[in-house]
Amino acid sequence: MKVTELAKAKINLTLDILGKRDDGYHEVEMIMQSIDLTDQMVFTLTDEPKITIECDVSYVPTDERNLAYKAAKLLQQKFAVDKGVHIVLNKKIPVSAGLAGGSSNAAATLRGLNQLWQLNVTIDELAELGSEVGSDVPFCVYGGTAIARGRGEKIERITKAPPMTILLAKPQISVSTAVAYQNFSMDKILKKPDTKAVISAIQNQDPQAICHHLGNVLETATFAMHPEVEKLKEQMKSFGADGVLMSGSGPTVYGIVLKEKRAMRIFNALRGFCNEVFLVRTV
Ligand SMILES: C[C@](O)(CO)[C@H](O)COP(=O)(O)OP(=O)(O)OC[C@H]1O[C@@H](n2ccc(N)nc2=O)[C@H](O)[C@@H]1O
Ligand SMILES: Nc1ncnc2c1ncn2[C@@H]1O[C@H](COP(=O)(O)OP(=O)(O)OP(=O)(O)O)[C@@H](O)[C@H]1O
Repeated sequence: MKVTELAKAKINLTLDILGKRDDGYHEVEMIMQSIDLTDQMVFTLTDEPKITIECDVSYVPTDERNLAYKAAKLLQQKFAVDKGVHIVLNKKIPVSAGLAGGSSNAAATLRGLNQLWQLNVTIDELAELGSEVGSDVPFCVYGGTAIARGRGEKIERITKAPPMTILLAKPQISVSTAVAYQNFSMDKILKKPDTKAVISAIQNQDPQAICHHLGNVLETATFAMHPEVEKLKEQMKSFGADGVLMSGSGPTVYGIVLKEKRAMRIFNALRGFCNEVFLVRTV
């Protein structure tokens, strides 16, 4: 028996940090949005209770360090499952990019194994379990448009954002999420995102207003470590993207482009100096 799931990447329309918590994490408020950049995952049932992963990208770990493995192990233990799974992971989402690639693989594993192992767990329960794997996993279980609070695991689903064309550019560097949060400092915030204004813009299905109010307080921390990310943001703006922001802890920078025709031109301009460029849409 086989089950196939698509794991969608996310971008942060806003990322605000409200304070540091006693558990070492940061209290956040973020508007998250799924995009149609997806990894494909095929889950095959095995009689042996082993979890095995094969992946077409050599530098993604296929052992217990893989977030999909962690999610599978968690379900197997929690529900005393005596079967196993072989997971084939076809990666399209760039790794360590700020696009929640690993988290969305973990979320797709929870959804896929719920079917494969016939667990009948609700989507809310899957999201709650996902928070044990990582802060971005609960959002990825649901997908769509949502506000994430707490350390990112408390999800409030909201009206879907209007369809938007988005360019993603990932420089050839990786950013550790933990290091970006460590380097964040409240008094270095340049511009707080206006979360409420973005929520209203989503409710009003107004892409222009969404572009106007985007904001991510982790930009300062990542830009200080990697000035090329800030430069990329400036370039994307100068090429004519309507709203430009770093996603998550970076280094991917995205640009919302309101006129479809202009998107292709900016895509080609970015390809001139950045080899990981994607043209995607909100889902
Ligand atoms: C940057 C974002 O991707 C934005 O969506 C998320 O906040 C990060 O989510 P994630 O990658 O699932 O993060 P986790 O795997 O839970 O945490 C990685 C590390 O980031 C830091 N971390 C993460 C989330 C949070 N609210 N505060 C933190 O300080 C912690 O040092 C943690 O050890
Ligand atoms: N299934 C997976 N896919 C990609 N990377 C994974 C996976 N499982 C574990 N990893 C490891 O996780 C680390 C972060 O990769 P990932 O692509 O999830 O980062 P990210 O997009 O920045 O995540 P986030 O936006 O949630 O912070 C990498 O070091 C990678 O080796």
